[in-house]
Amino acid sequence: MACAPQGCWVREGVVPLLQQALGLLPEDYSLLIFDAYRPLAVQQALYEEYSALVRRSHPEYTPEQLAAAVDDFVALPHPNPARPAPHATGGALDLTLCYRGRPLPMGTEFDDFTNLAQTAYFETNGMAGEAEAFRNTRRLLYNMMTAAGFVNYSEEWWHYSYGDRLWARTFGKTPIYGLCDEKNVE
Ligand SMILES: C[C@@H](N)C(=O)N[C@H](C)C(=O)O
Ligand SMILES: [Zn+2]
Repeated sequence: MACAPQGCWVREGVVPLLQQALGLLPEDYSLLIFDAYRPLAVQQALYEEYSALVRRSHPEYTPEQLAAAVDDFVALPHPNPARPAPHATGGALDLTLCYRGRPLPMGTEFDDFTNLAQTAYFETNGMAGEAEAFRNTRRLLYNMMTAAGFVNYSEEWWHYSYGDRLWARTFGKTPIYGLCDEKNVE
């Protein structure tokens, strides 16, 4: 995407937590980060792109139904700076687990916007063969990320955050991070 920053950027406070999470991984495992800080223009472009897709497959949706369906998988680039989209805070990350440098199968691709992407999907759907492996790999990612202090967005196995509104709601705290000032991204 043209307006996306090069590389993955996070808040300084997220780095030690990521290091802690890495330290919890068994030997030969590592993390692959797909996406982190997103400027509002990038969040807006993603939101519009996914809205158009949902509108094409569900032309019958009312504006409210459309917004609810889109919001499950792509956060609204909220105009109110007190309600920033998670990635616009610099506290959210989309990531997966690798074994010997190769991404492990997780049961869906990154950004597969279906119910199979729910973190707990394979806890109750299919307990044999591949499904069990997906469940275990998602559990490993979940356990090491939450042990390090991140929270997971339950609709997406790959999305974790620290210091944003979901994190604050989960722990009954005030958010640490608001909207990132794009001038400070370096
Ligand atoms: C677009 C997807 N990777 C993602 O990050 N979704 C969450 C809900 C978001 O946009 O914050
Ligand atoms: Zn995300």
